[in-house]
Amino acid sequence: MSRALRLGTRASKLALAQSGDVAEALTEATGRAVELVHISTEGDRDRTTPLTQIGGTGVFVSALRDALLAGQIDIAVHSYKDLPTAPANGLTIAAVPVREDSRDALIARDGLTLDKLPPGARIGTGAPRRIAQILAARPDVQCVPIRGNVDTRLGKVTSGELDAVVLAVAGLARLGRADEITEALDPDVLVPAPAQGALAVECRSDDPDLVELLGSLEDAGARAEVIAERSLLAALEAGCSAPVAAWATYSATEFILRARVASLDGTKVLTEARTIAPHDDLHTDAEAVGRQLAADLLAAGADTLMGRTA
Ligand SMILES: NCc1[nH]cc(CCC(=O)O)c1CC(=O)O
Repeated sequence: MSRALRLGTRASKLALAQSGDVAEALTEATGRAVELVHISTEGDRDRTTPLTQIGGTGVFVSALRDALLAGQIDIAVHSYKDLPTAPANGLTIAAVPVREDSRDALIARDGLTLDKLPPGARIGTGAPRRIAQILAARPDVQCVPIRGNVDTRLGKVTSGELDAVVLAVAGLARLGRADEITEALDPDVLVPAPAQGALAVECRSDDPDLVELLGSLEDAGARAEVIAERSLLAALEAGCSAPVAAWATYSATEFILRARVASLDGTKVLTEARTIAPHDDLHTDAEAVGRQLAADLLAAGADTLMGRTA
């Protein structure tokens, strides 16, 4: 009998839910026992400072990666959209499991939708990508910065402090709270964040047996979508500081990548798309189409849309 694999996780409800899902799927696929090990991160300890001021989403990631490299844990499960685009030395993303819904969700009072919210409505979100696109669709509403876990955020709608909040459908679904969504936002209106809804299952690169074992959770289509979206993000990070949205869809006949760059106030919006025919070298093609679409956006003036993360 081999020992249990140690899967490191943040202690937040969402992290526990997705780590638990992966642990269960892994045991089902391989017969190996998996134990969850709680790791605390800077983003969990400091719950009041806006994320954009404490190093962005990377704060949730580095503690798990340090624990992997130190050999304290064998596996880490990340929300893929929280990973920096630069690869981590010594670590491998051994699997991208089947992707959850990648859309953003509106959770509004009285069952309201984005179109039906009254002028001046207060919508909780601090993400520049969401702010820019909400203001592009509804220049007459107000976006209010918000932090805290999903319960805290939803609670601000229930209490009447806010008219609505925006959260990823995926997170709510993983928490079993998708029934509180009043509108799953059309991805043409609110183009999702690169890799939203996808998980990254990571381990040390010098553990080839584990890399192979984790490969049993891989979904090739989800991997291709994430490669394309993040290749675009990486190419744009060099050229522009505006909010970036990207959404790829893989099917047997068509691979489409759409992307949007907008000014934070939503007055300037650039949207581009490319379609390719999927074939054997899908992951290489996905990489390339991401870079090409980034070049399209830059040629259309993406670098002049300056974002500010106030
Ligand atoms: N920004 C934080 C974050 N990172 C991952 C998710 C859940 C959605 C996902 O797994 O992509 C969330 C919450 C949200 O955006 O609503």
